[in-house]
Amino acid sequence: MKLLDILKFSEEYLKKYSFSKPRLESEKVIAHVLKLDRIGLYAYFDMELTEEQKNQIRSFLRVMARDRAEFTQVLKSTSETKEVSFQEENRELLRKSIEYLKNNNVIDARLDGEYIFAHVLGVTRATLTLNFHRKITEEEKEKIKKMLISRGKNKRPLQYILGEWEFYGYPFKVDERVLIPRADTEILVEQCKFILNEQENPKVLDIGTGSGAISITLGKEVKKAQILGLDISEDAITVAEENKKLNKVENVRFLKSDIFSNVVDKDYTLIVSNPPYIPMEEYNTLMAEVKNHEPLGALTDKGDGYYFYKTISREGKNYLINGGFLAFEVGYNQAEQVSKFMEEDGYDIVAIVKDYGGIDRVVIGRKNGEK
Ligand SMILES: C[S@@+](CC[C@H](N)C(=O)[O-])C[C@H]1O[C@@H](n2cnc3c(N)ncnc32)[C@H](O)[C@@H]1O
Repeated sequence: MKLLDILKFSEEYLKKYSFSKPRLESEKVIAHVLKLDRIGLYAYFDMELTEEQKNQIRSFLRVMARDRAEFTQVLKSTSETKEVSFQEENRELLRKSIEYLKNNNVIDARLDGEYIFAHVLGVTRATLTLNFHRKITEEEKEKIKKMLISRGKNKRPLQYILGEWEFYGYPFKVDERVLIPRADTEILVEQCKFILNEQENPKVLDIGTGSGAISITLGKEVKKAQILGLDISEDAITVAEENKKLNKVENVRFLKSDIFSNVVDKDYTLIVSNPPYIPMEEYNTLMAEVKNHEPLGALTDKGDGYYFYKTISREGKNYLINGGFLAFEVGYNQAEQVSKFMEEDGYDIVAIVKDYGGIDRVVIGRKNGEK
């Protein structure tokens, strides 16, 4: 059956049901099914239609006749019905995915599941379910599945799976080459900001910069500061440079250096560091997510956890101006010992700041210039 025959048939059919514009309505139906422009339909009058196309046209006509409704109304209500069924299908898919993560002992299964869906669908987590009105394509389902397995079975941290994570409201690319920036470290940054805002042209040295989280955030937040972030890991420097570009920050540079080995200037206003501080014996007890995926050299000093504090405190004096500051993030039980080392080295302890869990997390000393 050719298109013209179908058109005639359809017109007659709608006439029988007293449609006022049967020809126009028929053209709309056919143009929609064949994905053609209605005005140009005549150019396809000789076209043979497939069985499926004919069936689709018939079913539209039947519904229009049954409901005495014009084509556009019918189309609207069928797509609304579809939206409802996509909503249900997608919610069910999300529910099963969360269940899968739970069964694989993922602690924040719901959060992680939602982040994975949002990432693949290209929306924010907050608006995820608002975007469930459309079909999730097979390709997207495949991506979601791979990410779920990576999270559930391989215990890869969510942040590495997504490839990007927020720190202090800024985006940071992260993967296995660098430590995932933690919320606790935002407290360290906050304290450094207070100090730097009071200084005229502050110079900052960030030791063990990793993804560049501390350096870049301070660079964004304190425009008058000049910041040098260093790391012993070439890979970390590469990631930090990428993050510098991502955040379009000008007042930050990065340098490969083993603590102070390549640092030239001796007039820093502030030295800040979140060094590897987990003692080796504790390292072995860490969760699989951390131990098997985050860089060992970013987590532990392979000793008692104090190597970097002692070294940076002792040598740091030579790189600070008189009255300059040394700010450390410390492990849950290290604040007292770190303060002691710093006092012995000639710093006055000016603040010990707690994290959101009430644990002493940041120690800040000021070089007193007498030792
Ligand atoms: C705990 S991570 C901190 C990363 C980042 N600053 C943050 O807070 O998210 C410690 C960093 O110190 C670096 N590091 C380890 N040993 C170092 C050394 N001898 N000299 C300089 N950096 C070092 C590691 O590569 C790692 O990037």
